[in-house]
Amino acid sequence: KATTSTLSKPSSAEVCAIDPTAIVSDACASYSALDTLNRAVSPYLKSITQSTDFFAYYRLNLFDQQCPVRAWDDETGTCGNIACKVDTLEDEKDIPVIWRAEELSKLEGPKAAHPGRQLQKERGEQRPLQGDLGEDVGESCVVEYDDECDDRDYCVPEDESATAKGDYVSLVDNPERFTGYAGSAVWDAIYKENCFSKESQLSGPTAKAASLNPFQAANDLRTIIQKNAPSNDLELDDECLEKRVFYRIVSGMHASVSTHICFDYLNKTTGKWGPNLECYRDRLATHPERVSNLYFDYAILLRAVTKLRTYLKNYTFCSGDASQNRDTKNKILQLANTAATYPRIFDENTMFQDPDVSGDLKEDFRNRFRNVSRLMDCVGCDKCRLWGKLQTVGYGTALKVLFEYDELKNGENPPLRRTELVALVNTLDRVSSSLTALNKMRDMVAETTIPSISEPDRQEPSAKMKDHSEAKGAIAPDFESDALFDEEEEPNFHSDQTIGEIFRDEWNLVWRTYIYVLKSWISIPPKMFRIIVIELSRLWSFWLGLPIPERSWEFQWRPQKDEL
Ligand SMILES: Cc1cc2nc3c(=O)[nH]c(=O)nc-3n(C[C@H](O)[C@H](O)[C@H](O)COP(=O)(O)OP(=O)(O)OC[C@H]3O[C@@H](n4cnc5c(N)ncnc54)[C@H](O)[C@@H]3O)c2cc1C
Repeated sequence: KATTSTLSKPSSAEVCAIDPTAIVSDACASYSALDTLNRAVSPYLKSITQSTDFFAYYRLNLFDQQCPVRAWDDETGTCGNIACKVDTLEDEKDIPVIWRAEELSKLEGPKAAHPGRQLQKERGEQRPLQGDLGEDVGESCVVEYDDECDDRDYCVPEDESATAKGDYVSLVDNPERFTGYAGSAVWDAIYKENCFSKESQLSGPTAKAASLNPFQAANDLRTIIQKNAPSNDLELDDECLEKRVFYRIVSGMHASVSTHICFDYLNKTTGKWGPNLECYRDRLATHPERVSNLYFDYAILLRAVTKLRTYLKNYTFCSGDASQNRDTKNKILQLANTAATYPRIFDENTMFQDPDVSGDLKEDFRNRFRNVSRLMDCVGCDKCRLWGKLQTVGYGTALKVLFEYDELKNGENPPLRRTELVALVNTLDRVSSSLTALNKMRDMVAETTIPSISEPDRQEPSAKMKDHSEAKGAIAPDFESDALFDEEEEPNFHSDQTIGEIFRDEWNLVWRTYIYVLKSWISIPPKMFRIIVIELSRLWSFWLGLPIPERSWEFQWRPQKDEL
């Protein structure tokens, strides 16, 4: 059972019916329940994000924003850190141009600049972008009119000057996948934001706001956690308590990015895109807590979409295109209704409950999220920055909906901007497809578990997957591989054999049996070690509530008597 925090500890058994063996900590659903839900929800998500103009395009300021980290910014005025540049591989010259990191990280497909209010009026509601995204795009579904940020937002308010409104880009043409970009320094900076008790690294007014009273916020959260936590359940970290929730969201997002990289990876030798199981093993399979955080994010995002059901019923998606408006609305309502079939996968009502502290705490959360949004401008790869910025807004929107929205009210809730809604649904789609990809890679690894331990060719599962028994055989005490009696060599007492020949055959048999037994004894320690490792890893999965990999070794009593 993976229980680390009781921030969202269910208030009653009805709210969160917990399966003790497989519950996602801090959420109210088991891993398998979320997987089942995901199988039902993902076709709607795919259809919405791939085939409606409203959700397939996103507006953002991708190129004109500055990286705000002082240390990276001071020298050049732009992000000077190596991690903000597109990674150039050492052997980059040796690979075809199209596979190079800088090529892979570029945006693809048509772009359209945001027209100012005046221009929008002149061009009319039907064609505010004048066909820049392609003639068949419903532009009234894509253009965003209201882009102000208010106090309750977790987003970064856009620069209000007319030129800084950003571009519309196609999310379908720019899938999130391997680009060769090395972003570890940016991730590190993001995780540092998680430490609420340390001074913010950012410059400017946001940093000031974020660090106004950091210790107060830490104390506030500590109070809430301690109130809810059973005595031994939670290890309290005095320095940095807020990371309990903040960290899980960021780590889940990071895990989702890694999943897409590993699942849609470019093999530079063959030029083919496909799953990279080595990458999956190194970044995800060996870090169950990251996978758990991914499921946690899924629960948060799906709960936020479910909570918007009433709001979406009255939402206008495409003001100039009635049929697309209807179609988009139908699809999103089907999604929200399907998601709502599970009683409640995350209970936000157990968080920020104390009226004395919840204000400060929420403010701190918002500021942290705004800082993370700004750090996304340090990402030196266009596609990564696009998805990084979108997903930050997506999580920010989910938090806004979870903590600022009243499900039962409608008109009184703060309005959502188009970018927020698009970001929320696309972020949910990212995490949803991460869960699907994870399950697929897990299955592939299960088929190749044994070769993955003993052989370096983990990335080429297909041959091994064809013959499961072959994979198993590699760890089963492999009596076959030391085949004692080959067909030709089997003792064969022909009537015309001399006594000497029979004696020699018998002697050979005894000698080979002796060698065989000796070899078997020598191979026992490494075999036992591998079996213990596999069993411990299965136990670890069981303990965390993750799906338990199939046992990949077995006992075989060989050679059989009749084989002797
Ligand atoms: C916002 C953003 C978006 C990106 N998008 C893409 C993309 O679309 N395509 C692409 O190819 N590359 C992308 N990158 C780069 C990519 O995420 C990695 O940085 C890169 O592939 C190098 O990976 P790595 O294995 O060195 O470790 P990184 O993924 O860079 O991780 C750095 C360190 O963080 C820790 N860590 C890793 N995962 C987690 C986790 N889930 N939770 C907690 N800690 C963790 C580990 O200690 C690790 O060493 C993006 C980077 C950023 C910052």
